[in-house]
Amino acid sequence: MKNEKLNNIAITGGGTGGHLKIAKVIKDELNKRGIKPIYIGSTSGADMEWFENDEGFSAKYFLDSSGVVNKKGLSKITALSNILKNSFEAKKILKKHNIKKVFSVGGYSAAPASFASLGFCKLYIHEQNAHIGSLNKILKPFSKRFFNTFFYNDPYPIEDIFFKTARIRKEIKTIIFLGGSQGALQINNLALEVAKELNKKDIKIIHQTGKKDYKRVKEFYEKEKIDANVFDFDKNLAVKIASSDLAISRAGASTLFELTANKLPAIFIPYPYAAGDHQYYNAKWLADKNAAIVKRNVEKKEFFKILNNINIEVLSKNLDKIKLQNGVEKIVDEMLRN
Ligand SMILES: CC(=O)N[C@H]1[C@@H](OP(=O)(O)OP(=O)(O)OC[C@H]2O[C@@H](n3ccc(=O)[nH]c3=O)[C@H](O)[C@@H]2O)O[C@H](CO)[C@@H](O)[C@@H]1O
Repeated sequence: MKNEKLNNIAITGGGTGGHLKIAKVIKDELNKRGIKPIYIGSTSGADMEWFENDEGFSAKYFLDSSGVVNKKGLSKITALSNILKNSFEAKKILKKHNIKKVFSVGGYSAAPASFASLGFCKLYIHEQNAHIGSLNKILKPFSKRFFNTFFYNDPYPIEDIFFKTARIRKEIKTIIFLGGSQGALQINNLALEVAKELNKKDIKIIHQTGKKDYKRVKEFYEKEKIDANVFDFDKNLAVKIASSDLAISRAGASTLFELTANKLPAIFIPYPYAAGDHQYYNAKWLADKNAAIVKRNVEKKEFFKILNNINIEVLSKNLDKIKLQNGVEKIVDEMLRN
């Protein structure tokens, strides 16, 4: 790496795949430019799983931060004092590495380093969703730049592979079921309800189950002798997305923009308990452009009704009209410039 010494950027935040994916693509882009940022995340959630062994960061710190939003009374006070303690810790880390810029991808694991950046260095925030999270709401006025695609038409950081393998879909030969980084019981159940009939129609099934439900789903397909490509989580999901013609998916922002970049039409079934119902509003943004279908709940009968009437070519072409290219480069350019 050319500028190994240029380590004065910290990326912070995580918890779930949606946040971590942003941290990953921003880090990859910085690495391409010879910059090795540091990472400050949490011991909870999936931060360690994603980054503990990632050599693209010059140093990695996992603090014992936890969420505050759904807590009440004493546990809220404990959580707040924990943020305070971790913010002091994060401040020491920022000082040690002479950090000039903190890039936050949100989530509770971003809180300590984001607070520590205030009055110390510049803070950049990427809010993924069509509803501003509580931490981001507090920090937005203090940030140098607040990126959001839904409200400000900012670029969304998406890996190149989704663009490179994009194609207009015309015929449904393969359906992919996607539950977001953790899997979704509702989507798993729908897949199992419709699998036999899809099989009869010669439609191939790709199914991401999430860790918790993998065994049950896998056993179902085996018992029913349905040849489905079942997995809990796959780091090379892009290949599977590219080979599909329709997605049945949760509406987490990273998944939604990856499908858009790939021009893969989707029926979105948003996670109903997401803060501010943001998954619904994420999906509605596409549905309003006639580029996706969004449903609160879908049962077998309605599923096949949609399948019989859906025009995936129109949806795919409308996805093609949404210009998302070079989002990562644009965000990193802006962060490095200002
Ligand atoms: C339940 C919940 O609160 N979910 C939130 C979480 O979703 P979640 O963590 O599910 O995030 P997204 O759907 O945005 O992204 C999931 C990411 O994981 C990747 N992936 C997924 C499965 C797999 O097998 N392999 C793989 O690599 C996808 O390509 C994608 O990049 O963060 C998102 C971004 O803030 C929010 O919009 C979601 O509302």
